Amino acid sequence: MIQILRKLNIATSDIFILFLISFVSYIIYLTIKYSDRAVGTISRKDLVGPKGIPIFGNFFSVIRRKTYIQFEHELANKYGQLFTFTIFKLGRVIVSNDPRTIEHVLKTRFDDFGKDEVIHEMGYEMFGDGIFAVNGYKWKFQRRIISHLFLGKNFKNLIYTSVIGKSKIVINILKKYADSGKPIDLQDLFYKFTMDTFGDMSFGVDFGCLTHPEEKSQFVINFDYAQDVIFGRFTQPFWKLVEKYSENGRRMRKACKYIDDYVYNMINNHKSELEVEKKTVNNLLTLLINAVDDNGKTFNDKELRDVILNLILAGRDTTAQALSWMMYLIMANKSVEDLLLQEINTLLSVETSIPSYDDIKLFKYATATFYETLRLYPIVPVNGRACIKDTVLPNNVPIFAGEFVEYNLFIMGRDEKIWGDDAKQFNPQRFLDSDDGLKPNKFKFAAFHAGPRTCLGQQFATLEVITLVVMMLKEFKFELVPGQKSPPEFKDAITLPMKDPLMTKVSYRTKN
Ligand code: HEM
Repeated sequence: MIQILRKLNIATSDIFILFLISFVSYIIYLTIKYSDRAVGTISRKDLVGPKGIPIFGNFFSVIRRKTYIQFEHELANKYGQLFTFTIFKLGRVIVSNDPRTIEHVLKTRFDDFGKDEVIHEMGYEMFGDGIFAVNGYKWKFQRRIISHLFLGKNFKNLIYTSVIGKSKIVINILKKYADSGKPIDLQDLFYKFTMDTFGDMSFGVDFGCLTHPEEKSQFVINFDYAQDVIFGRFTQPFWKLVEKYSENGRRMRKACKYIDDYVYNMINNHKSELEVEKKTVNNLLTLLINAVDDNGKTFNDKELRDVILNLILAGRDTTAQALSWMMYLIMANKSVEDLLLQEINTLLSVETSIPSYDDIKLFKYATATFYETLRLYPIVPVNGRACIKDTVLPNNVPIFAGEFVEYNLFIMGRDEKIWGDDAKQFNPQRFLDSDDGLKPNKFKFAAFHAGPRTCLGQQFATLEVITLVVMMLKEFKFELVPGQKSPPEFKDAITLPMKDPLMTKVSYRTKN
């Protein structure tokens, strides 16, 4: 282009001016065309929502937020169940906090929606093409194999054994705190518990989070760091450029390299052990290495790495946070604690403090308490899908390819239209009294997702939570240390961590 202009005898300064004029004209054109919304989005005068600024839409309101949940809560108070806004580079978000939308998007028109490519790219170095990020064949293959891991014999042998082993360590730690009278941060304890349980059942590795808390595992440090950086990318449209030169970017590359080396090493060691020692199946990695799909395909090393990291992402923080909110709610609701104790004392004898595998499903009130916790504190509070093919939602709202349909379970859990007049109250009994009981309608109670991509770890998480909470309550009393915010504040993140430690005083229920 420049050479053509030169041939036409146009001077460099003129070329520069020409470019500048074209650039400015283009920006003016974009400013007029996208006067109230993010560039690239289509106008939706049929929907309500906050007016955006030219080109950037509502990007600056999103980055100025305290938390994303609060940002959407304010919009829901103003506009109701359905509203829209646009974000520079991410596009148009249509929020529809309606169980019918969830059913439409996650089940009825499953093929018309998918995981967002922009989000896939943001998490790629860490989570690659793992189950959380991909659609189509890649997703189906992983889902088929991973679902076998959580079934029948595997489930009982692998998961129950690890959960009991690590729960016993937690009980011993709590004894020390009960003896010393020092308060403990339960949230921190639960992160350590779920990480160690996962390491044990998945790779036969002891991350030592519970046993050596003073030497934090480098794997855990790097994993947490990378997760934080990826979350930051949602509000940094130029993250690729920024990270290329920033200290954060350098640290991120180091963290990803550490994680890659660690996981590939583990895979290689495991494979050689399997060959040399002809080891039998003893953990999730063995199952993954040996897994074959219907066409005889197995996972290659890169796929194994991606699956492992996605499973850690899926299984660690989610369950630790659910445990934290559940224990907070039990401490704040004495009547619920009493009913839990009644159930524990009915199902476990005085001498038994560990529920057997078969006992766990008998803990109906405890399971209802877990679900009620997730209704008010859904661990994946905001979720949605990118529309691939134009469709119309059940509330007659058209959705166009490229738009992102979102739902906010935190807001929905408090919505009286969905949960009745007592929506804001913590009342586990609601699950037992309703016709669906402990199999609630998945589109109304979508904490574990719904449709073909429903959470594969629901039984695992339920087992982990019920086992530990039952063991803890059987032996100890828990009390919130005064002076903390109640309810606790949550951090702005993809999941729902508490912002501050959950400081708790532990004492023996019965003195020996
Ligand atoms: C309280 C605990 C948990 C909650 C609230 C939860 C919630 C969810 C949600 C909302 C999704 C859908 C994410 C999306 O694709 O948009 C999901 C997917 C998934 N979860 Fe869980 N989860 C929990 C624990 C676990 C555990 C312990 C595991 C096992 C390691 C697990 C494994 C998975 C997997 C593999 C998927 C992907 C399913 C697919 O895309 O087909 N989850 N979970």
